[in-house]
Amino acid sequence: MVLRLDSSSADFASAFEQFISKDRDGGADVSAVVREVINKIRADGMDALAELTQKFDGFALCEANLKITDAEIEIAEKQCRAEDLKALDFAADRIRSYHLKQLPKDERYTDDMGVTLGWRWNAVDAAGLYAPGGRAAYPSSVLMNAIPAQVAGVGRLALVTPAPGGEMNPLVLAAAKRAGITEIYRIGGAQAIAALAYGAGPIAPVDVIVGPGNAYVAEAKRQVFGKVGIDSIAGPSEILVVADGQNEPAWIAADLLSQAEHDPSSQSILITDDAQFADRVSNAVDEQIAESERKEITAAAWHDNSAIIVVGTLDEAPAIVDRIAPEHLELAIEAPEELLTKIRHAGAIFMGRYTPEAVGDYVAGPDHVLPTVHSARYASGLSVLDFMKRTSIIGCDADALARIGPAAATLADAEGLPSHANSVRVRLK
Ligand SMILES: NC(=O)c1ccc[n+]([C@@H]2O[C@H](COP(=O)([O-])OP(=O)(O)OC[C@H]3O[C@@H](n4cnc5c(N)ncnc54)[C@H](O)[C@@H]3O)[C@@H](O)[C@H]2O)c1
Ligand SMILES: N[C@H](CO)Cc1c[nH]c[nH+]1
Ligand SMILES: [Zn+2]
Repeated sequence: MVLRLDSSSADFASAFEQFISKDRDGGADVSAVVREVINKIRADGMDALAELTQKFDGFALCEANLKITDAEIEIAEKQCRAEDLKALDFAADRIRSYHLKQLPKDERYTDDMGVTLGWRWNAVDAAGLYAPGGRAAYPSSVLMNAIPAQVAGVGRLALVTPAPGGEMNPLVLAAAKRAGITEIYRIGGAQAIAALAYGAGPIAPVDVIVGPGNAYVAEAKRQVFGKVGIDSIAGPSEILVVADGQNEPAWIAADLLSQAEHDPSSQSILITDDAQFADRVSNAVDEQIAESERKEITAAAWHDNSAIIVVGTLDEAPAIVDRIAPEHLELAIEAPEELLTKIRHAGAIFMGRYTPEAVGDYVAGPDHVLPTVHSARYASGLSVLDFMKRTSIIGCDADALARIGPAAATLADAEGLPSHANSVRVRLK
């Protein structure tokens, strides 16, 4: 049975808080496991990478097979179906067009004191890209990671993706080739994140690490932050669907399961104002789980981490949505624009009955690497800006310094920092 909450019940507020603050990792001490993995990589580099890859991905890794060769990429591309490659190209074009619009502009102006001011945007030198590969392979995530990096102008792109049993998914390699990535390593999990952050064997450290992954990958990014930049905590997938009773229950059930099927730690939530519709969706979900090829994963995510919330009217939805700040939000209602204006926190919002979240995963254009576990309250989806940083530019001539310098010297005196004051005053006439 999935958890059912009714906003009219007396204990709704506490039951809701308990639900949203529940740990979705099934009791595993993810943080401690990840800390140990990172320490191992820092201490033993390539040897630790080989040991952990044997343990978690089940094959013998060594320096000779760590990096994918050009020949492997050529062979992989030939193994892909033509229709898959065509869909990949279609997706890549749309993702590129969208991200090109995000490129920021430099600024330079002279203010009324004669000081030249502005800023300049630069790409980072090297980015590490994580494409998940444990329970499924994600060619789409290769595109979603690499295209904004390319648009930003990053010089070096290093892709890591796990290869269970040593086998690389051919479409992942085809996607990497299309995205212009030449450095690809068959490693995954926290050990891959640590190798990108600190270096290991032939892998040189990068400046930023981006990309989605399971709880171990997300926690590893959190722990290496500071040594490198990261995009956001993009962990196990989530969906929240706000739906009225006019929807087809089987459609909404499929939407809920589209994210549940990623990971047992995934989360799907339905908010509806129609209790009978909630029953119909619940039954449809059970039927679809029974037929799913990923039954174990979807059943665990649905029964352990998900919920149906029945509200009196959909006017109650925005406050609930904002508290959850879901990775994905579907507004499956007749007039979604109106509800949209009342909602502030979500990674991506899908408007109306004909915009299933899955189009955003592949071909809509916006990035599918999105913040999870309430972090959409302060973070955004991956964008070109995650690969760039802004440098301020300040220029004075003698006259401009004469106008703004005295106040700087005064403040330096007030802070008890005489060399600061002196470096200004020696230049004043
Ligand atoms: N938020 C987003 O933007 C977004 C986008 C796409 C995918 N995802 C998520 O990415 C994830 C993909 O997960 P996945 O597992 O298929 O692949 P993954 O590549 O994220 O994780 C596989 C790796 O996890 C490590 N691992 C597994 N069990 C472990 C354990 N007990 N201890 C230590 N390490 C362990 C292993 O090193 C393995 O290589 C899903 O949770 C999916 O929902 C999120
Ligand atoms: N829904 C995932 C983000 O949470 C992205 C994805 C890739 N492939 C399928 N789905
Ligand atoms: Zn998905």
